[in-house]
Amino acid sequence: MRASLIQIAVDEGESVAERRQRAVSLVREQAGADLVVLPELWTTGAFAYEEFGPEAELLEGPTHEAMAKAASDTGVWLHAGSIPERGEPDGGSPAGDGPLYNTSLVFSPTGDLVAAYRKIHRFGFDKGEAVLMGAGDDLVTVRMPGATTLGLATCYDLRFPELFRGLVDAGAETLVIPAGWPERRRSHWTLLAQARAVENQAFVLACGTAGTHAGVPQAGHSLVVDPWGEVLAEAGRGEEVLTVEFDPGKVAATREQFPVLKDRVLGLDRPRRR
Ligand SMILES: O=C(O)CCC(=O)C(=O)O
Repeated sequence: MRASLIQIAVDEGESVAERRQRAVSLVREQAGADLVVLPELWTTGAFAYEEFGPEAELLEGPTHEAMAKAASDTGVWLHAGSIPERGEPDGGSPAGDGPLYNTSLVFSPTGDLVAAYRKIHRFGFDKGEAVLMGAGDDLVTVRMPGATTLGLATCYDLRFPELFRGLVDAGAETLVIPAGWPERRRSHWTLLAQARAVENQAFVLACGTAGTHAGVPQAGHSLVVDPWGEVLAEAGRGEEVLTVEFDPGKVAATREQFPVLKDRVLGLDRPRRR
C-alpha cells in the first residue's frame, strides 16, 4: 500500500481559496497512491482562531466539493484533513448560528464522502479551539477493502491513548492523525506517534502542517510509524509530500507474533471497589 502525506504550508498571505486550489493540485500529483492524507485545519491554520467562524463550512461546502473531485479524478482514497465545520443550528436558531466542529473528511476513490470525524479532544484548555468548537463523540473507522481499516483521530487526540484503544477495538489497523502541531512540542509529537503505534500494534500516519499559523511556528515532521514502532519515513519542517510504501499485513503478523493486546485487563479506567 502506498500513502502520501501532504504536509502543506499554511502561512498568512495565501487566501483560503488559493490554498484550497493548491491542495487540489497536490492531491492530483499523487496518482498511483492508495491513500492521500492532508493535515488538520489546513484551510485556516489550526491556531487562526479568529478565522474559524468566518471560514467555517457546512459539511458539504467548498472543501468537500473540491476534495471529492480531486479524489475521484485521481482515483485515490483521500483523507482530506479537517475543516472548521458549521454544524446544524439548535431548533429555532438562524442557519449561521450552528456550533463549530473540527471535522475530518474521508473520500473514496469515487469521490463519495465515506466518513466525517468530529475531533473529540479540543485543544486550548480554557481558550481557542476548546471554547470555540464543540466536541465530537463518535469513534470513526473506515474500511479500505482489500487493504486496511483506518482509525481516525486529530492532533491533540494523540495525547489520549484510550481513544486509540477504542479505535483498535473497532477494528482499526492504520491510525491516521492529521495535525497542526506546534514546533515548541515537536518531541512529544514524534514520541506519542511512536507510542500509539507500539501500544496498539498499528501503523500510524501522522500528517502535520508546515509554516506559521497566527504566529505559531509549526513542527512539520509528519511521520509514518510501523506496528513495531519503527519510523518508516519522516518529513522535515517545510512543505513536503511524504510518500511511503508499507504492508498492511504487518499489523496482523505483529499482533500474532507478540500478542500483548490479548493480555489487556479491561475496565481499569473505572474505579473498582474491593
Ligand atoms: O497537544 C499539543 O501539544 C498540540 C495540540 C494542538 O495543537 C491541536 O490539537 O490543535
